[in-house]
Amino acid sequence: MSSIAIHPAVDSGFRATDAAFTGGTLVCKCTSNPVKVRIKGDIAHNHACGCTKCWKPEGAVFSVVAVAPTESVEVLENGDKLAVVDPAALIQRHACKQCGVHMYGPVEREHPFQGLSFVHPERFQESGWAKPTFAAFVSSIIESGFDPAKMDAVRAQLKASGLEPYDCLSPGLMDYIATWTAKKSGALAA
Ligand SMILES: N[C@@H](CCC(=O)N[C@@H](CSCO)C(=O)NCC(=O)O)C(=O)O
Ligand SMILES: [Zn+2]
Ligand SMILES: [Zn+2]
Repeated sequence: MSSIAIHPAVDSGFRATDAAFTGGTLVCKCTSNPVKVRIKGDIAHNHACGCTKCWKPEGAVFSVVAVAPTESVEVLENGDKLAVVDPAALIQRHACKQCGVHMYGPVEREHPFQGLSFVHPERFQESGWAKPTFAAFVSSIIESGFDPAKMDAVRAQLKASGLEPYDCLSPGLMDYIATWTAKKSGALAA
């Protein structure tokens, strides 16, 4: 039983991941003139994120967010409704000014994630996208006002949903970032 509203896609159980999923169209919440963004190819590293910056649907404590190569992202319709939420942030989250949904967030500056865009797969009009596999920035939900006394319950519920909770990204992604940094500094051979 779910007592905490983690995220609708998590709490309702995941739709089966379709190995043949080859991308689709993200659509914002606007009932007229919605922003449409095409993603060519499947997403990767899908995860629940508790940080304050990722877009969450109404009532959800976590976002569900994944990456796709920026070169696979194409704004199809109503791109004039998009604005960057925080131009100083690493992730340039392009949100619909009318409904608030973040449609895509490219990483453009020099960084291990450069060339990737963060997207919210629940906005795909198609099903079959790769399901979330871990929960990131779990402690950060407190920054949005979540009761710190309920953190044990949140972590237990995430685990029960098959999402290992981490307070940054997953070990695999943190190792990837650290390897990139070590190669850049020369601590590891490039
Ligand atoms: N405690 C902060 C954490 C914000 C944060 O670092 N978020 C991560 C994960 S976003 C998707 O996984 C990040 O990489 N952010 C970069 C950016 O937002 O540009 C908080 O909760 O705000
Ligand atoms: Zn919208
Ligand atoms: Zn986040």
